[in-house]
Amino acid sequence: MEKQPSVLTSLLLVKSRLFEVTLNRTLLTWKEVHLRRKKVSGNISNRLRFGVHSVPVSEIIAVRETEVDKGTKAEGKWQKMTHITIETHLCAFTVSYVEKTGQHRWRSSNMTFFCSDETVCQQWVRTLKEQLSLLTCRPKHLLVYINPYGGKQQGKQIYEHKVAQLFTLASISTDVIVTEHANHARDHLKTQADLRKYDGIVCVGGDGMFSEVVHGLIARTQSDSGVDLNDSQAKLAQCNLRIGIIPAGSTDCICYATVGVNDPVTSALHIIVGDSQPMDVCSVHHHNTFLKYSVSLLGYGFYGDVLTDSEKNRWMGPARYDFSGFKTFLSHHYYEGTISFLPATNTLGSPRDSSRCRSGCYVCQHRVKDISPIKWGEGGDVSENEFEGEWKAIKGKFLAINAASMSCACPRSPKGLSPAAHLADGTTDIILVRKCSRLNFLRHLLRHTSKDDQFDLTFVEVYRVKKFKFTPKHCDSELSDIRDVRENAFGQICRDHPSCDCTPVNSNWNCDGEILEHAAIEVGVHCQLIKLFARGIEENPPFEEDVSPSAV
Ligand SMILES: CCCCCCCCCCCCC/C=C/[C@@H](O)[C@H](COP(=O)(O)O)NC(=O)CCCCC
Ligand SMILES: Nc1ncnc2c1ncn2[C@@H]1O[C@H](COP(=O)(O)OP(=O)(O)O)[C@@H](O)[C@H]1O
Ligand SMILES: [Ca+2]
Repeated sequence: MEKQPSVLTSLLLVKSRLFEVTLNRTLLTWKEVHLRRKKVSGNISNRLRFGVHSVPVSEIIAVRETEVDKGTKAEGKWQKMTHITIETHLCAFTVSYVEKTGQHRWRSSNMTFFCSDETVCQQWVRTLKEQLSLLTCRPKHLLVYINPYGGKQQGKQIYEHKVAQLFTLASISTDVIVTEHANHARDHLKTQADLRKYDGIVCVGGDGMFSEVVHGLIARTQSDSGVDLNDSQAKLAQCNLRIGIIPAGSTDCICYATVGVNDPVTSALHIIVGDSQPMDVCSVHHHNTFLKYSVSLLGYGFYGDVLTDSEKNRWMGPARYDFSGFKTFLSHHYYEGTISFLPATNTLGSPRDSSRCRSGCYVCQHRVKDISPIKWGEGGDVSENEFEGEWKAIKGKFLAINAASMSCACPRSPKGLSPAAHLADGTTDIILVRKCSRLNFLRHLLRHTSKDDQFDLTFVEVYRVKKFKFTPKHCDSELSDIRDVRENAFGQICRDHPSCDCTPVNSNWNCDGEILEHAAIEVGVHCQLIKLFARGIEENPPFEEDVSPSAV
């Protein structure tokens, strides 16, 4: 391979040790140099190299000149090492950069380089700043929404103590809004925010807060483009502003599945370096009325019931999901209905693949370019659509119907509900868990937390689809209030349930942590509708090469 031309090379001191520091178009490298005892020449061949450390320019956060106290240890060291006995006044500059500390976690590190020549020092600072200014993907102005109420109610503190100073270091200016009520961020984005001022939006909170921001941004983009949200067949206009998530919620699945960890500092650094990750969005309609968008999980049955129950126990914080999960597991309700779907035929992946959606994913880059206008197949057996392929319909009794548009990996389930799902391939994975024994359902749930294949069970089916529709056995139209209608052991509708041993006929859809008003829904995937400040999960995050100077 051709050697890249170097932009700058100097011998500089780092922590009283001599380093050869090189900057080319893409990398800043510093290599420790041990001078031979009888050293005279500055020729590189006369030096022994030890610690080597490289940082991509794209992962440098900032550079600044640093004050050096006269008569520092470094000055004496410089004279000793370079055998220069004339009076030297060291000057220095500090580079702040991203350090990858393992398990997808990033930290901000500083390295201060000392040199004896002020002009050289200034040249380094100028050149590094010039290089950084060429990185046009980096945001300069951000609009930040903080949910003080999500997760353990630490959103404000997390932003102030862990994120704000990093944005300042990277010269990012912010307008910060601490939300005062649910949907504050959504409505502000929809109608008020002057989006021309910003290079991105940041939400501090959980999946629900992210969902608010997504709804506000999509609604605003569609209204600016004259697209009718209620038209389930409409092709939606792409949102250009990227969204950053500072995780401060209860599940943080979207952050975890796009970054690999739910860590506020890591997410702040992904925003600073200007990462970009496209993401699919499902639109959810009920008979041509828009309900919601979903980017992670649409879950009916188990996950819908967990969410409905957990809302009563919000005071428990994230633990409410464990409590309600246990209760819902014990209740073991199944629900009847028909799921019809349009299988994804000309895409590259399958939900049973052993490969995963990772940074720079090949499958997402080679996704089918567009989705044609949504045409809804009949809810009956099988119907033919000459343009899009064949709709399929499955009628049955289900403990859970999940549509995962991404893996839905989160700390509770590190590989997620559909480990091979893709962030940006224009499809969603439907997972059907048919009525089975409690023990079998437990086996399925436990596989979310282990390495075993959660689909390799006779009562579990998985399909990769572009569109789907769910019709509950008891349609919303025939029931005045679906939340209050139950069925007795003989399959008869019962409205007097407190006195009998009956079960609810319908569940609720859990749509990224929000409860939908209707059980009958039509869903279409909009490929790469939004972009996040993320890069997808890195396969083998590079670790420090050799020994880092800080460790020497
Ligand atoms: C017996 C062991 C069972 C373990 C099963 C664990 C499976 C967990 C998978 C969770 C997938 C979560 C998908 C994402 C859902 C979120 O959108 C939603 C809202 O999040 P937030 O706004 O941050 O509160 N979270 C949930 O619905 C929680 C589901 C938890 C179920 C136990
Ligand atoms: N200031 C606020 N007061 C009450 N609710 C809010 C506020 N700001 C946002 N919300 C709502 O809080 C809900 C949960 O937020 P989220 O950040 O996802 O936390 P969690 O992960 O704990 O559910 C969301 O539905 C969001 O609309
Ligand atoms: Ca997808």
